[in-house]
Amino acid sequence: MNQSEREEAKRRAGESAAAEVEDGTVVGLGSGSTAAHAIRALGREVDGGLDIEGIPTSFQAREIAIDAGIPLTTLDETAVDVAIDGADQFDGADLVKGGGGAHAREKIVDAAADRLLVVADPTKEVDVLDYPVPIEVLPDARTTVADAVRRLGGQPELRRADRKSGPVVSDNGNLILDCDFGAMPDPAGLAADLSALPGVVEHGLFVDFADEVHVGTETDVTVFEP
Ligand SMILES: O=C[C@H](O)[C@H](O)[C@H](O)COP(=O)(O)O
Repeated sequence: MNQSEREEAKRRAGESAAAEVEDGTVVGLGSGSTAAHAIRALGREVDGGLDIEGIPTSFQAREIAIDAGIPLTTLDETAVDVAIDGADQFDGADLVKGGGGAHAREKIVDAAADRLLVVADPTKEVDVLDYPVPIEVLPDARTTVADAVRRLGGQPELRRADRKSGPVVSDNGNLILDCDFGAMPDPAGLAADLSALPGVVEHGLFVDFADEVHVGTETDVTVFEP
């Protein structure tokens, strides 16, 4: 799948999930390039009269939603009916997220939603998850968490910025360790171990999160419930 075919697949996946959003609902707005297609599609529906409110999961999602004309709200004001979000990898209902560093807020919103619709291109689907797990850490905990990740069999790497000297700083002011565990046959066990580490704000393993997965191709979309 080349780059333009992949982009087309993402667009189809995003638009397919957006088409499921019903009038009068509150929608969690995911982050990343695939979720962005869903947000823009929802914006077009709002232009056409769809009455929804969105809860963005990142600075990026908020910017796109404002540009698309979607009215915004917060978790302090209302519950979430459905969230639409991308993934870096999925094996069915389990996801690895956080390639864009947005997984902490994504997990809060996605977990709060009645239903999570995952949108992805086919390159993200695997039998066993093996994508490096992003872990957002409080800055003071980056060394102790990295040591603990090594003890758990992972290789941590501090995420560095492209156009700034030093590390990527998350939307929440924290650092991100990309942790390569190789194949992860027991994502639930690893997720519990990572969540227990002092200083971990959130990790990118979303175990049993997806209610529905929309996988786009260059020509079509497959929708399944894991
Ligand atoms: O932090 C980023 C999010 O978890 C994204 O949803 C994930 O990285 C997938 O992004 P994309 O659709 O751009 O591949």
